[in-house]
Amino acid sequence: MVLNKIKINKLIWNLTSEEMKTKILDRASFDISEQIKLIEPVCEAVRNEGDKAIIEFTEKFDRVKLQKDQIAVSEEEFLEAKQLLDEETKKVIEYATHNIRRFHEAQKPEPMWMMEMEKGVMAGEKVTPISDVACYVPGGKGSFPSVLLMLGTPATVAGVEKIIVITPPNKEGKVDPAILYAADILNIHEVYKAGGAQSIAAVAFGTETIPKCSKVIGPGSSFVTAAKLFLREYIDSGVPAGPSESIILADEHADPKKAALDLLIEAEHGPDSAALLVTHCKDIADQVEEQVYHLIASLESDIRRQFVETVLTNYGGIIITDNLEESIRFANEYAPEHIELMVEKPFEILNEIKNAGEILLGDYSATSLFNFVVGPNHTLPTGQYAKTISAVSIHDFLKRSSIGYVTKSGFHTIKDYAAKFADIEGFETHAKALRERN
Ligand SMILES: NC(=O)c1ccc[n+]([C@@H]2O[C@H](COP(=O)([O-])OP(=O)(O)OC[C@H]3O[C@@H](n4cnc5c(N)ncnc54)[C@H](O)[C@@H]3O)[C@@H](O)[C@H]2O)c1
Ligand SMILES: N[C@H](CO)Cc1c[nH]c[nH+]1
Ligand SMILES: [Zn+2]
Repeated sequence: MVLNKIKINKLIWNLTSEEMKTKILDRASFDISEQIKLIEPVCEAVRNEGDKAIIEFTEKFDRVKLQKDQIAVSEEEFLEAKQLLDEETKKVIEYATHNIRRFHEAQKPEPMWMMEMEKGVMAGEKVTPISDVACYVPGGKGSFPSVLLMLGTPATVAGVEKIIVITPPNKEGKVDPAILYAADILNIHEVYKAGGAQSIAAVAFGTETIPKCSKVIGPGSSFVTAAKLFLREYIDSGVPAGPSESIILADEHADPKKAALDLLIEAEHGPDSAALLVTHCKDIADQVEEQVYHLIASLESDIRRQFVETVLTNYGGIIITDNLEESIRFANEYAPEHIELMVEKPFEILNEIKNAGEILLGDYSATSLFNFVVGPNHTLPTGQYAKTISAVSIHDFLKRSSIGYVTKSGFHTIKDYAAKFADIEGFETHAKALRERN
């Protein structure tokens, strides 16, 4: 085994320059104005030319020429996918779906509730699914059937009537059979071969083949993120889920090999990801660093090795703090997508972690388990959005309407309060509608 020549970032946080601190904290949530410039003409062309533009940009960016009647996945392609897939793959997809469904079913709210505010004055909420949603399944740097399970399952459990999938085709002009198998078991049969900005524009405006949708949800590259931002007036774009990122927060009890392994998980997604070991224990930092070099050298895939090396020398690496409290402060300021607590008593610090898409406790709760099969949703907010936004859930596919019912006697109990409020705000007719009603 030949050890690599790279030197991963290793920063004593209190001695780190402000410029470097900003780079680490901002990671790839950098200014995407360059990508906006690139995708603007793509979106405009899709708006004006529909399928013709989808075909043109799929050829340009995905290097495959589709005919118009190949944009939608056919029933034959679904059947072919089922035949191509081996039994073990099918079983794993089914196992994951089962757990993901159970988890999201547990999130189901009451369909309606009401309370009595005064005698004869009722107020409550009614929950209704969004009528139609497009799930974006990325496809540039890998295939993501798991993403479809994480989007399609909560959409199905929520009761969304029309669920479609958009995903870039592979070099053969096909959709990965595993994605089609996942779609099939979710009973989703509208899958379109379109990715990147062109697919977001397609569901924002509609084309001859791809239907216009009310919402698009799913993770993606900077082109996808830029298109969602650019088209925000036309389509709701859900949880901002960009390049994957994680923090492994360790104390002196962490196992360096496990910490190093888990540090590499999200680092292998792409060069714009971020993966950080955060520890106050210098000894652990040194041991994990050593392990990381060995693990990198042992990676079989050149492209994944390049991604990991780029990540750990760019937005990722090792952060050394003064103590556990500072590590926790750092994590909360960073607001990672995933955080693993590799400390002696993880449950004791759980409540101190305020900002994270997903919090995993102890040495065995590897992020990969939760990426695929445990049940919680892996499509999570990145780039500090975990400060205010949660993981994709069934709530992303539901909306609430307030409801109210007031009887005649209930009306007379509270009308004077409301009429006075209307006077305070100077709304004459608001007041009249109350005072002139008997
Ligand atoms: N946050 C999460 O929950 C989560 C989950 C899974 C994946 N991810 C992230 O999603 C991202 C997936 O990215 P990806 O690249 O694999 O797939 P992608 O499908 O998002 O992007 C690839 C598409 O971008 C378009 N494209 C490529 N080059 C282009 C160019 N020069 N100009 C315009 N468009 C271009 C192409 O159409 C291509 O199909 C990764 O960063 C991964 O880390 C995040
Ligand atoms: N790590 C991603 C979420 O951040 C999920 C994923 C899917 N496949 C591999 N990883
Ligand atoms: Zn992952």
